[in-house]
Amino acid sequence: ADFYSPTELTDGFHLVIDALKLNGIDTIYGVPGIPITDLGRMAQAEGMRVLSFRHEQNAGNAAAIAGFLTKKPGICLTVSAPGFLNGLTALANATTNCFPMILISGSSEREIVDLQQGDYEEMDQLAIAKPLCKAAFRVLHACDIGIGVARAIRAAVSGRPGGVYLDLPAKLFAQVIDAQHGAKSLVKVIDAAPAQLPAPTAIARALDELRNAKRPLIILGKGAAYAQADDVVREFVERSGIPYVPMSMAKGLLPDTHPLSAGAARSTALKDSDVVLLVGARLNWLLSHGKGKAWGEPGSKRFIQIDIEPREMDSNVEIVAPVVGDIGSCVSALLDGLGDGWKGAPAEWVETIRAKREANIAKMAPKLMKNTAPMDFHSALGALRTVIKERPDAILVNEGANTLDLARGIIDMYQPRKRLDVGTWGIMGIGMGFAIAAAVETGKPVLAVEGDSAFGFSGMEVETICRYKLPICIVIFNNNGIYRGTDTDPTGRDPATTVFVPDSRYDRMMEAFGGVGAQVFTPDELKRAVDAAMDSGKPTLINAVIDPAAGSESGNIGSLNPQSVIKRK
Ligand SMILES: Nc1ncnc2c1ncn2[C@@H]1O[C@H](COP(=O)(O)OP(=O)(O)O)[C@@H](O)[C@H]1O
Ligand SMILES: Cc1ncc(Cc2csc(CCOP(=O)(O)OP(=O)(O)O)c2C)c(N)n1
Ligand SMILES: [Mg+2]
Repeated sequence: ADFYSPTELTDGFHLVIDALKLNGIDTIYGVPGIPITDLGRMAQAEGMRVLSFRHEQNAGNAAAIAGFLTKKPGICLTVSAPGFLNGLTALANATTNCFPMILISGSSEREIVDLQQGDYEEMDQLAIAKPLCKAAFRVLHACDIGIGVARAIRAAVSGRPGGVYLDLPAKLFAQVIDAQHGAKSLVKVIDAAPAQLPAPTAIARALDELRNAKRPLIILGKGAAYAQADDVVREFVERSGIPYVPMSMAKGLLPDTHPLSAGAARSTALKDSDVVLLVGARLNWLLSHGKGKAWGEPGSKRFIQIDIEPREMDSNVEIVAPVVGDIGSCVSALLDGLGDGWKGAPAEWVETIRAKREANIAKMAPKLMKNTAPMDFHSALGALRTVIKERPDAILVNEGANTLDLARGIIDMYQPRKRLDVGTWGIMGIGMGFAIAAAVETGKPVLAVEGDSAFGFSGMEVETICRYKLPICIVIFNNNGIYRGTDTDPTGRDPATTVFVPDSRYDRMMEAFGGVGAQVFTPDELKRAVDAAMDSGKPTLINAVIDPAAGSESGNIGSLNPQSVIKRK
């Protein structure tokens, strides 16, 4: 009620802004256009940060990772139909990765859409969004904006986080209502993501499994990173003494150099463990669905699973001890239940993991030291590994195939939620959107390590990065192609389908918009250029020349490719 004086009027534009601000949302990522250009202008004039992108997919990816980093839904604002569709990829990806975001799109008038009379940018957006996201709502009356925004926030962050679509038809914005009435219609969401406590019986069952284990293993997933229960997760790993494998975006929950880290001994850990505690990690393709040779003898594993989504249990293999609830509450209950009786994980098993980890690290070490040109993935990543070790609070964004797969194992992370990558779908194109939101939401310097193909999906946002003067250093691993730069067209007519222009200079793209460009040929030159960028905080793009023959098809997941057995004469 203290928003407006008694005589005033308000309208849809103002109610959307007030509803977002009332709920602590202060940033919007979007692309202007009919019917939401003025909404963006007015939000900016009222003190919200409104960042305009060059393509809605990148604005949507920014909103998604903002949600992952802050636990508040990131907001992506788009025009109707084509703009909405461009945002959908990011909304679907957010939902797949359990990142909370709200895609707000202007839309055409219901009466015209429903009679299919050909409105400007006509599309039944709500119907199209529904199957691709966690929840979808449309608001037709200004006095419902408060409830609509509240429902979208709660749907995005409660339970398993995800993407929500909020459809705002053009006529809604200019609808005028009494200001007092409007003020009363706003809803400040109370406890949007309520703690969900596990049942004591579930905790007891899980502890029994752990007590009987001879070779226990913990797997930390990005749900554990998202939960921001960092202290209790770390304490549980250390008090239990159980080795752990961090999934890609859970790296840094404990430093990758931690004595209990089994990241560098992942194959042994998965194959030889007998009881596996999943913490905010799904047994999907990234964990070979919990079965097959990666997991050793069939039926040899007993899985305990902590997840806020009850239906995740038994999704791939039997879960002998399901623990349903939020990670903070569940891990705290397990920690309390360990009690003084807990003797730690069997020393022989911990030693096996340690020895395997050290051996694998030692085997890798020489590959990281090569300081000659042309660079390959290992030698270039060796330089960046040192950069992150020296700058642990920098945020690392990473995408590509070899550029992604090798960076995941070579660049150690030291703090939670510092590694942001392609996630569950392995989607290309998250790079610049993630880098922009990471810089905006945290104020920390960002290092985006990009395959040259991956960069191409969102590369136009280098102008956005320069416009907002963001502390983002992009390193492009330029191996002239997708996976490699050496394929050829057997007919000799065109370049192969997986190569790019040879000797390309992506660094010049950044210079085009006033940023710093550099080309480097050795790991030393790469490290110096990155250090200069991180020290200056200036938008920088480094074109790191990588041997075009260095990569392997599809990085680590080439086996997922179907192979033709037919060889035409
Ligand atoms: N706060 C939370 N508490 C418990 N589980 C959560 C929480 N947030 C997300 N999750 C769960 O974490 C899981 C994340 O799994 P996934 O995305 O497969 O991680 P990763 O790819 O790192 O293995 C999802 O099943 C999701 O339901
Ligand atoms: C939206 C989308 N479209 C295509 C693809 C398929 C793909 C997976 S990885 C990749 C790029 C690999 O080349 P890059 O140069 O980035 O990396 P490198 O191996 O170091 O040379 C593509 C096109 C995916 N995953 N998502
Ligand atoms: Mg490449």
